[in-house]
Amino acid sequence: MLSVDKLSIQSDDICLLSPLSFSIAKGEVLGVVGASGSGKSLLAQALLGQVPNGFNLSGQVLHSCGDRRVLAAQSASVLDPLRRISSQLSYALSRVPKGATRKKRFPLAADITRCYRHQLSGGMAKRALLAQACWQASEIMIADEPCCGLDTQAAETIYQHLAYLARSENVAVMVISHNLRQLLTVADRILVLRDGKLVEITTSAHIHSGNCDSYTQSLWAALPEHWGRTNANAA
Ligand SMILES: Nc1ncnc2c1ncn2[C@@H]1O[C@H](COP(=O)(O)OP(=O)(O)OP(=O)(O)O)[C@@H](O)[C@H]1O
Repeated sequence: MLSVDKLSIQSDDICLLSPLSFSIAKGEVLGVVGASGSGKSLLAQALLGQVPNGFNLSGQVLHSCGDRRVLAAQSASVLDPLRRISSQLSYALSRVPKGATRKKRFPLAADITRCYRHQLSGGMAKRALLAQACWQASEIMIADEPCCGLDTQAAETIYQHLAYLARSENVAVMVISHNLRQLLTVADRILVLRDGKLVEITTSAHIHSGNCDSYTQSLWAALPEHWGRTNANAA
């Protein structure tokens, strides 16, 4: 569905993303993990053809779905401050053939839809952005930190939505997150970035068995639920 060949991004003489190649199949969820500033959002922008002006992009992003690539944005700043969420989402929905079914499948609470952007909490904005993207996604969906700032239950629902899009609707899904544990609940494979470089593309089984790059292991060990164990081991 989507194939990336030796994609790299430079700004002036700084290499922000070193050449990397991978693909995402229909029905697959690819997780992307890496520390802050490792290039995850730039990668998403490149896949959507939205790299900021002034950046040099080389390599190829191949896909066959025109503008049917959808981004669940990281920031609520993409929402129109002058229109209620319901009005913005109705417009998004009107452009989707299976709109009514999608809306039922990925419902959004009325306490969110009746708000303007400035009235939303961070978590409410995230849910609005994700719902909009789920309603629209037909072939490729990219979710940039969809669960950042959400409580565990809301995050779980969002990951269930993403899994449904892939498994039942055959959408190719890429999910970016800092949280490796959450990614492992849904991703078929995990792409690990470090300082703009591809570390590896691995799987949940390899990470759980420790059969992965030492950097990936360090991301796993850094999860809050492992903090106690690390300290206990050190003691
Ligand atoms: N518009 C921009 N202009 C200049 N540099 C940028 C721009 N956007 C990103 N960068 C740089 O590119 C690098 C990667 O940024 P990117 O936003 O992709 O990181 P990230 O992994 O998504 O981080 P985070 O997890 O904090 O969102 C960083 O060094 C960042 O400073």
